[in-house]
Amino acid sequence: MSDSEEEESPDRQLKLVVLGDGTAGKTSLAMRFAQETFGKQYKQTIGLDFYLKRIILPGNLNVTLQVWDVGGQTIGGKMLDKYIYGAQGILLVYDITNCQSFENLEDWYNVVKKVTEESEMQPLVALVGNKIDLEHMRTVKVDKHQRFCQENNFSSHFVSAKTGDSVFLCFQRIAAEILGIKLNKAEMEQSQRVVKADIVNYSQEPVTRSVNPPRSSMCAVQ
Ligand SMILES: Nc1nc2c(ncn2[C@@H]2O[C@H](COP(=O)(O)OP(=O)(O)OP(=O)(O)O)[C@@H](O)[C@H]2O)c(=O)[nH]1
Repeated sequence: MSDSEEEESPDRQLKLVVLGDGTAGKTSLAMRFAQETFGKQYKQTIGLDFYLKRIILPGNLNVTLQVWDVGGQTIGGKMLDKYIYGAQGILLVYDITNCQSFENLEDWYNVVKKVTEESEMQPLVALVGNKIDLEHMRTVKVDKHQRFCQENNFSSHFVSAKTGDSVFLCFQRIAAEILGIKLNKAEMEQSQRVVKADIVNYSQEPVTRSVNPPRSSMCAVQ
């Protein structure tokens, strides 16, 4: 076999478009995935931003993901159809603590359907509930999320762009699904970022009442 025959096959490229309301966390999700960073400060995306990240799927398949981070304000705008056009994957992102951001995905999805109804290749659509680090503030029930997925044949994901929880796994699963590659349990577990838990130990001894007693012991999950 000649050297040229042994060369790696060129990367597969996938266009993934991230849609959803402003502040749902689309930019944070894309940045966490592509750059492993997170900024607490909100900076509205005007129009569109791009991120590129190369991942390796089972079978040594190199895949470059082009992540199109679309500003939440583009809904109803002229450019949105063009951004969506040609996408192999659509991420519909909402904030699990914000019902409206979930309800409004219906509108985002209608635009996707309108743009893709004529095309031969239908994109894979993933429903992504973001901000699971704020589980205690959840207002969108998991049932509702699952029902929306089942009704529309979406792939289902819960992530936290803040902690990174399940972010890589989300993109990896989407890419694998688009390319028809099955990930086994071990591969999925490996890409699920370990979430560190800091156990804060309060004294086990009987607490004598103080002026400001601690209200509860705490297990903080970062
Ligand atoms: N607690 C928490 N906050 C998050 C998370 N993801 C994003 N945020 C915060 O939510 C706010 C909005 O995040 P962005 O990523 O800018 O939201 P966006 O969807 O890109 O917003 P637009 O640019 O307006 O479309 C920022 O203050 C982020 O720090 C998350 O997983 N957990």
